[in-house]
Amino acid sequence: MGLGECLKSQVLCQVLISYVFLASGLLINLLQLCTLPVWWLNKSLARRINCRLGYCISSQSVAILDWWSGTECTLYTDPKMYPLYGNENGIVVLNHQFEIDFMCGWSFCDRFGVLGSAKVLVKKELAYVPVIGWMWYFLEIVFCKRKWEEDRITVSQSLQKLRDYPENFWFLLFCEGTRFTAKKHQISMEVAEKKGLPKLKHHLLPRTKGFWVTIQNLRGTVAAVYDSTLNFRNNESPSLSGILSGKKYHADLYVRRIPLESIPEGEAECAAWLHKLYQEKDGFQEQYIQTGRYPGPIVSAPRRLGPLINWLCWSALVLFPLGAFLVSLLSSGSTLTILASLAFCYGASLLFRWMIGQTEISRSSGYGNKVNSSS
Ligand SMILES: CC/C=C\C/C=C\C/C=C\C/C=C\C/C=C\C/C=C\CCC(=O)SCCNC(=O)CCNC(=O)[C@H](O)C(C)(C)COP(=O)(O)OP(=O)(O)OC[C@H]1O[C@@H](n2cnc3c(N)ncnc32)[C@H](O)[C@@H]1OP(=O)(O)O
Ligand SMILES: CCCCCCCCCCCCCCCCCC(=O)OC[C@@H](O)COP(=O)(O)O
Repeated sequence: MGLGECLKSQVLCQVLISYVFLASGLLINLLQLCTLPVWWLNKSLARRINCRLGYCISSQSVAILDWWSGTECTLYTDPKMYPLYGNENGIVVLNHQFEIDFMCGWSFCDRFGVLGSAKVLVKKELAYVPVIGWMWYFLEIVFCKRKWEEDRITVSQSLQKLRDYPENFWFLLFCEGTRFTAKKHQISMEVAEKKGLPKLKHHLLPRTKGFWVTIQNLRGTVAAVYDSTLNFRNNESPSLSGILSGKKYHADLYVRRIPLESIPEGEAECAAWLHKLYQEKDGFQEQYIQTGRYPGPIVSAPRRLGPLINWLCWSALVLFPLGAFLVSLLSSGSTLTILASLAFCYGASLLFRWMIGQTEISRSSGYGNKVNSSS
């Protein structure tokens, strides 16, 4: 192990990274709250400001992935489509089986200049996660309860609001609705069998309603669906804890651009189209496992310096007061203040640990564990 790797694996480094993320994130959440009056005066300006503030948070996770852990993200796609990425609105359909897939997604958003405005259909539970969940509220992220009777109205309403969004955005949909586990796979293949659909080897059966409602509401606003398949080399199962301790992974993403006009309008036809798409995705996944490659050529989409600079600036901003506080704490010699500070640090580390837990598949929800869909 080299000096760099040894340093990155030290607990102190991870404590400092967590501190920077939490302290700067909460400060940015507060700034987002301050933009509320701007919404009434100039909605477009408020949205643009929130895109920048959101970037300040999500790009920290990109910095950790791209620059701290040095994880490489390779893009396979049609080079003729490349100039369109980031210059139009897109719906991204992604497989959902890795703990850090959201970080890789954000990294690609950054590479194409749409990180601040990135959107996702996300489970409501994540709205309560400090920093990221609270940031999402101001970015007009679409939340769902994974209960169609309730979601059909709220999801449509939230999607309608995106129709006049002032910046290009990508809207991410994990149509499988939950992360892949062997048990969820087995149950969903029983559902596939009952529906007379071909079995999938590497995906859960997609939930079609969210996709249909998204297409229906964003038609005319979004130009294309970006069918995306993510995998990691050497059969690795990457984790956020691994990234934080500086472990390098290699992600491969295959993207096909499908014009929105080619997707059928009716609900049943749209659902059938999505099932067919997942059968194709299963084929790409199988090819990747067999050959270590996807069908398309590799195009260069290098990591950018922006996230690193942003991260260093926020680190300087919040580490300096921490240093000053520690010096004054030690020189005060007050046992009570020292104990109170230690208790506060312990609480903050528990909070960060809980946040990391949200990304762990072993703590995944029970959604999809039985045929009738309840979280
Ligand atoms: C160039 C580069 C390109 C790309 C770069 C890549 C990415 C970058 C892009 C953007 C990044 C942005 C942000 C990333 C940041 C963070 C994201 C982090 C993670 C959060 C993600 C989540 O929270 S995932 C969970 C929430 N999302 C979803 O659930 C979406 C999918 N779900 C749906 O669409 C659902 O339909 C629903 C949620 C709208 C409603 O849920 P409900 O459960 O009520 O679903 P259904 O009504 O569909 O379910 C009933 C039907 O399903 C059948 N059924 C029953 N049991 C099962 C089963 N076990 N498996 C499968 N199917 C089942 C049942 O028979 C019903 O069938 P019908 O025929 O009646 O439909
Ligand atoms: C500078 C330091 C940066 C470190 C980055 C730290 C981020 C730590 C906090 C992460 C908080 C959670 C944010 C989003 C997590 C996305 C998790 C996810 O993928 O959700 C799963 C759902 O899709 C489906 O849920 P399940 O039904 O599988 O259950």
